[in-house]
Amino acid sequence: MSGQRTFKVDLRGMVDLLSHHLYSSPRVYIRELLQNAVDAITARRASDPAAPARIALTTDGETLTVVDTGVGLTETQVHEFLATIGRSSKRDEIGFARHEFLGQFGIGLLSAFLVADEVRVVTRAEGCAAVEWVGRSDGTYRVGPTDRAETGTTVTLVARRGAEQWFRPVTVAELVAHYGAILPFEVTVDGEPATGSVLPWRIDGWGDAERRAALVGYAQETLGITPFDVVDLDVPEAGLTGVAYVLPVATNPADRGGHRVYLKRMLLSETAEGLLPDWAFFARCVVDATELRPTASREALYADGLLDRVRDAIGDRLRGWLVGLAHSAPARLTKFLEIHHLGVKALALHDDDMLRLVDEWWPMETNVGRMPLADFRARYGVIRYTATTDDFRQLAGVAAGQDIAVVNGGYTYDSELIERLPGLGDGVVVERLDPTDLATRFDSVEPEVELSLRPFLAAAQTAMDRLGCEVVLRTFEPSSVPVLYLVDRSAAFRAELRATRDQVDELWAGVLSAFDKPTDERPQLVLNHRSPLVRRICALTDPHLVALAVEALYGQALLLGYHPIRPADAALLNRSFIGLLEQAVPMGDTDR
Ligand SMILES: Nc1ncnc2c1ncn2[C@@H]1O[C@H](COP(=O)(O)OP(=O)(O)OP(=O)(O)O)[C@@H](O)[C@H]1O
Repeated sequence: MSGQRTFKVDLRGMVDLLSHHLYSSPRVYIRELLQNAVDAITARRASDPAAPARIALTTDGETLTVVDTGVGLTETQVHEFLATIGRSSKRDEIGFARHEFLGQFGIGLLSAFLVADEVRVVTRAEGCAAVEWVGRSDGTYRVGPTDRAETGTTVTLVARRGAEQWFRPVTVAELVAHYGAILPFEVTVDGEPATGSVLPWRIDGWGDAERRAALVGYAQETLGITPFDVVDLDVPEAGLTGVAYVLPVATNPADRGGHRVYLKRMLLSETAEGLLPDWAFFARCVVDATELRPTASREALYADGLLDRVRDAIGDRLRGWLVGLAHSAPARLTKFLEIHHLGVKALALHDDDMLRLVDEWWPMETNVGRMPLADFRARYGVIRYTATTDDFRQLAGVAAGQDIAVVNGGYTYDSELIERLPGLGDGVVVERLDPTDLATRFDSVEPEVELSLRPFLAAAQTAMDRLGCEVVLRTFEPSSVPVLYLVDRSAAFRAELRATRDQVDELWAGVLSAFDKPTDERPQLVLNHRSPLVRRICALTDPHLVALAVEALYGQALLLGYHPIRPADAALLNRSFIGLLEQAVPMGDTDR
């Protein structure tokens, strides 16, 4: 048995599909009804520009009627469009959505079945008889003659049990205002006007200050923010106009706040994605577009080539805004970076443009003052940097004394960004500095001086042995720094390892020991023989005094280098401090 057959559609199945999988909430039924009324008026006005353009919704909490002054439908059209799922009068002969209409899929009316079991449509096309169509959610419908004086359509729904909340007058008024506040036709809910709002960037004849105040006011109302700046948007290809608001507070670049998007003046979404490139996380847009397409649920933008081009165009606009700030208001750009630097830096890890922005504009901490890396390079050539803030603190003063400029790469993302700079291909050279690298820039003391100080050094080493630290004597600038405590990374790692091993059980202790290769890379206490204080200390002969002085220097070096103070260090600091006090304060009569 062969032959042409027609698909049957199980309407219940379709309604279930729509309600649970396409639309996020039954509330969209209002949007779909409103949209059909708007389209019908648009169609009528195309041939009769003077035709009335009114949409009136009324509700008593159980029944909702939507009356429009649109084109209406003939009986043949009722069968073709209302009673055929997926058939729409809003496509051209080839099946493309006609761009003057909001609808295009021929499924919107089905959303009425999310809240009602029966949809009644009374409609009359110009010069034709009125027709009544009653469709039911079980998939049946009937058509018959009826009365209607004017051209237009009336849609009536009675709330299904359990769906009454969507028919409450306040809810209906809210939903109509939400979706339709800026529609170009008069819409009323129970006699009250629901439209009439304007998009502030569309108003002509305002002075700059007045316009900006209106745009800022609009951001406060709709997004709840007072923007850092407002950037006008205009993408003719997509019939898109609007504004991008630069956020006044830091945001997480991964957190897509989304944009407020209108399509042909009907609200699509307050959280639409895809309108901006990832790097432009610092802006939220409000736009209206005539050519961008919605997805079938009409809750998101359809990802097509046009959306890609819009994204590029808005990206270019925001890039231009950033570049413009750099040239005309660098202080504003710095302020912008103060707010959004973490996000900008996070993106700069992957985006060369953002990296250049950071390079040129973000003032980094250095031991010669805060400055952008580009300036630093221009002055000092190589970018020497430390990987951590602790390293930087240890090094900053001493490096400056030796005319080495160092950048603190310890803040979030900074050292990764510095390491990425040579990849930009501008001949940038970077070099990571370790505190121990400095030791190679220290000079040894004269051999005869070293020889004469052997007893002192031996006494000093004895005092430091129990702290696992090696004492060395060098000369370096600046002479105002008497002592440095230098830990290289592997030594620091092993110290941590040992501390952990002492706290865990035997099995883990064994595992950890495998990493602890014995080498003599103990931290160093470097005494600066160029410091007058150290020279005087070197002249001490009493081993007790030597120990006290060296311990005090050790404590000071720990504090200056922001090293962690272990309990043993704290005890030693205490002891040396009291010991030195005792030396400093002469014994009084009471002690005798
Ligand atoms: N108020 C109305 N006045 C005149 N015609 C209407 C009205 N409501 C619906 N129609 C007709 O019924 C058809 C189907 O409507 P439906 O809302 O299901 O789909 P659509 O609006 O064409 O597309 P979409 O699924 O994108 O909303 C429309 O194409 C239109 O021809």
